[in-house]
Amino acid sequence: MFPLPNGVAYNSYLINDEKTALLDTVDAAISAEYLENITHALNGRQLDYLVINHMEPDHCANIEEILRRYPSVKVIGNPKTFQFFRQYYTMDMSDNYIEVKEGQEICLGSHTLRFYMAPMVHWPEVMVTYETSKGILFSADAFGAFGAISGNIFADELEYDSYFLDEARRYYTNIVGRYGNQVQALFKKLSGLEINMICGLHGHLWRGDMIPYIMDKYDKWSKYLPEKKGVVLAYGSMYGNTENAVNALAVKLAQRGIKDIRVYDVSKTHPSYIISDIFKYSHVVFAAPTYNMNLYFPMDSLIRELAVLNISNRKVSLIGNHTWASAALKNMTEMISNMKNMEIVGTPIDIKSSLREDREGELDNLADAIYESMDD
Ligand SMILES: Cc1cc2nc3c(=O)[nH]c(=O)nc-3n(C[C@H](O)[C@H](O)[C@H](O)COP(=O)(O)O)c2cc1C
Repeated sequence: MFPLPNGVAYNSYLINDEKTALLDTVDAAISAEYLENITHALNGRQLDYLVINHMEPDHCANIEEILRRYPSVKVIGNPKTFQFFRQYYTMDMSDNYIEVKEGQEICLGSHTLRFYMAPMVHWPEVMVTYETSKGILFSADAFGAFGAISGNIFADELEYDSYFLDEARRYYTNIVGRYGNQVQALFKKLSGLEINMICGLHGHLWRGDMIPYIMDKYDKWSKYLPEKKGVVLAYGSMYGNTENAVNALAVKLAQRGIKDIRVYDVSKTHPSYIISDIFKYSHVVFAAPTYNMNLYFPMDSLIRELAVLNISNRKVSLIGNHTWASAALKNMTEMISNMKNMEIVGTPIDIKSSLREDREGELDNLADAIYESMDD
């Protein structure tokens, strides 16, 4: 689904108390190592509980094998968890189920697990588990990130901001992005809890100062508010004329003193990266040609996906291109106007094949309008 140049981590947690509890499992790609790790960590003990916070296959591929190895294990989930289990897998584990409700607790000895439902963060069956003695939140896919873990497991042990944050944002915006309201609802539900550590199912673990750090990012992302001022210019181009106009505009923006300008060719860069940067920055320019009386399809697809992810509150400028009958600009304008609180900045430009010198003033005007709107 997504390019993973830095890999991805699948996290699963074992609590070794009077009772033993495993929280979620991992993807089929790493079953062998995972099962070896479980055997090692249990050191001959039985597994008493398996908590399924999230029934997505990348966390559930080993449930059946865990049941074969530990047939008396009690599997904790909610009615939807077990419904999805039956949809994906064939083993009958009805004798192992413990169905939990909101706020229900299970005591392991010195640790107690409390369950909170987190529907649509980002699947319907999702719940999170709060360990009450230490204040640890097992947050399912919330607070996850792309990027494998290289030794350090805590986000405070590395340069998170400069290296990992982009991949955390790309993960959130593309996977959870649509469900900002549900993320906010979960935050509200958990607001009274003392949370000392957050353990998600992908990427680094959060503790100390890194908890307010990532909560602040999540708050912005889930409210669809930009983190920074800056302009993403996303273009499609077959012969390079739209590309030329976008490059000229990028230089004009830089000449006006705008910082953080990001130019993307929608046919070359995977949309997940462009989407992530559009969530990050305040402004976006979409530029694309007309293609068989439609919007050039890679751009059409990008804007549709952004709409599905509920992107809102951005300042948008538009450039179309056509040779005999224009459709791209009209389609982009319609799509953007159907999104929430998207302000069109400057006068859209519809290039006729290539931007002639006598129309350069329009590009200057657009650059001025974008520059002026940066202060709003
Ligand atoms: C397959 C194809 C379909 C096209 N369809 C249209 C069209 O329906 N209407 C139009 O005005 N131009 C159409 N064009 C022309 C492009 O929109 C035009 O060449 C534009 O200037 C390309 O911009 P670019 O140089 O950035 O690729 C089409 C071009 C191609 C290759």
